[in-house]
Amino acid sequence: MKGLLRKVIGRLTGSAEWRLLFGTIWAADRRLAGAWWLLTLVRAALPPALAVATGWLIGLIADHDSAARGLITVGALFALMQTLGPVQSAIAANLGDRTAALLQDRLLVAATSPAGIAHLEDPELAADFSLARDFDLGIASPRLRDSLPFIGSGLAAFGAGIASAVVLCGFAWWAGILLLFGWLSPHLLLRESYVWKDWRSSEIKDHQRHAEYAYRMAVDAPAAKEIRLFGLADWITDRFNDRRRRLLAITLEALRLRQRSIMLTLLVLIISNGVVFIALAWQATQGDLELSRLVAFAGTAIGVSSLATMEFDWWLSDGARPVPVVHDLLPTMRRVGALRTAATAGGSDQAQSPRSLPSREIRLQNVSFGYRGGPPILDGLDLTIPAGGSLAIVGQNGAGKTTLVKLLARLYDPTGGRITVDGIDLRELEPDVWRRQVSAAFQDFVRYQLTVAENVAPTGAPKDLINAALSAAGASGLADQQTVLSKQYAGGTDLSGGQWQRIALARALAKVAHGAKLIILDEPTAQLDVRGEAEVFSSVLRATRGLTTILVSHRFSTVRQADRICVLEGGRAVELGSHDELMRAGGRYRTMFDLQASRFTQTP
Ligand SMILES: Nc1ncnc2c1ncn2[C@@H]1O[C@H](COP(=O)(O)OP(=O)(O)OP(=O)(O)O)[C@@H](O)[C@H]1O
Repeated sequence: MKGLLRKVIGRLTGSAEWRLLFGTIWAADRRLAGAWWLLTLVRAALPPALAVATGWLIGLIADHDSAARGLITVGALFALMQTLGPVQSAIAANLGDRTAALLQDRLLVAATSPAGIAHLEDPELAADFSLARDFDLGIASPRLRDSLPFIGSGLAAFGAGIASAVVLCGFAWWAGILLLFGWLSPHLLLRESYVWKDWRSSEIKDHQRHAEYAYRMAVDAPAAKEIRLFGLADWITDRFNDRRRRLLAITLEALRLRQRSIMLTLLVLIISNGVVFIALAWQATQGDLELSRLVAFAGTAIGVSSLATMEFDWWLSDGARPVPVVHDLLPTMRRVGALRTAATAGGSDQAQSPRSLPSREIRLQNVSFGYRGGPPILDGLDLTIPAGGSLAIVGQNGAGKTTLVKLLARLYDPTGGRITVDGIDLRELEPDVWRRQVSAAFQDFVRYQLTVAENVAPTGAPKDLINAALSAAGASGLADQQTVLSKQYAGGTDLSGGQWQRIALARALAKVAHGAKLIILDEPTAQLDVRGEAEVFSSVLRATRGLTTILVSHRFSTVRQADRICVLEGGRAVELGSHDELMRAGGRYRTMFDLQASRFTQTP
């Protein structure tokens, strides 16, 4: 019995509804949550109080007493009932906004706090994440600013039903209890038609995610060109509608009113109410119940019916949905995105020292890596990168070059082998300590809708430093430092692909000026014109002289400028040497180089 009770309490306190009402809204704003609950309780007490006061007023009139006191009391209670509702709704909407902001804030923490990025590339978590993001948009369920006012009114009505049943016990204890259970029965018997249990199933998440993706493609600017050119407007609208229709169909089927449940509910209500009202009428006709008490008890007997506000179940269960999704995402994302840090790896003090790294070398020893237990992308890779020089990594599409970059930036840890920097295992370095030493221009760099200056140094830097970085990247004349790089802002401008790439390079160089010692350039000149490519890469090499530079590129005119070149194939370094050495060796590098060079020398 104790075990069962503990289980019931555990399920209740672990439910989304409980966590919303007794946890999240309090964490969002204690004062507003307190006021909201207080008003809920007062509103719950008003209907039975009005029934009793009405009985009292009628008693006064029947006894030919002055009805003034009774009228004032009834009027005051009625006025309170009319005014407290809107007041509570206003508070609830405000509280709903704050609660949504708190959940969004937690979502941001869940996304940004893990040191790695595996949690953002995990398909399972992506589905939950898109479900969680949707809530505040009101796509998957009502926004909290809409649902909390209804939840407040529903709770007040529910409380009023219980209070009325308690007052009715003054007539007969069994009458209060009978009507209490009678009017609670719809919550049990019709629950399946109001509360959707399977909203977190993988099928729902899948439809939801596809609908959201189609919606974003249709309304966001990046896909606009292709949608028009390839005539995808109908295709994308159909995809969105199809997924939404299927979601709707599943919801309607899940929440269909069942005939048997309705009949059963009606039967319970007719019997319980019939018995109580017949008993009231019987006692009144026998003269055992004076008029004032008859009116009060009849009023409260009717009042118990407010227990059956079924919309309340719907609003509460739907409104509370974001709470467990967001809260469950926090620990899961933290776990999936975590990297072993010095504390767990038992790292030395030396590992945390802010001295410049690397000063001797970066060494990859038998490094293996696969995404989420999938096939190995890197497989027993051995590579030594001497500090202070440049290394280019070449290889076919999908060879694992960007994956190697991710491991070097410690966005993932190897699944086998180790990477050391000056003899220290990268896993023993705090990710932040290592990342302060690393700068990068990624293949899929970010185009911040911010000013030029903020694009180069998002957290701020002296104007001269920004100018120097822009100049080294050949981006000086693109726009004024304070111009916003987006057409969606007044006075803003947009850039071409190559111009954006120069801005991303400038960002990487600005971090170098801030003290980074390793610079990783993943396809840094892929979008530059031929003259720009030669100029920019020479200029970047000048700006990073003495630092360790790792370059990933398919352009051999850029690659050949590196001190050493590594050919990646089958997850390993199959060739390593300078351009001249590799050309002499006549292996993979030479084949690739010659193939690219021949395209420029061949006459048609
Ligand atoms: N986040 C990820 N999750 C699962 N697999 C991934 C992920 N990122 C890359 N891969 C897979 O890893 C392999 C190597 O990808 P990677 O981007 O490292 O290749 P690459 O050599 O940089 O290719 P490219 O020259 O086309 O840029 C590919 O087969 C790719 O599908």
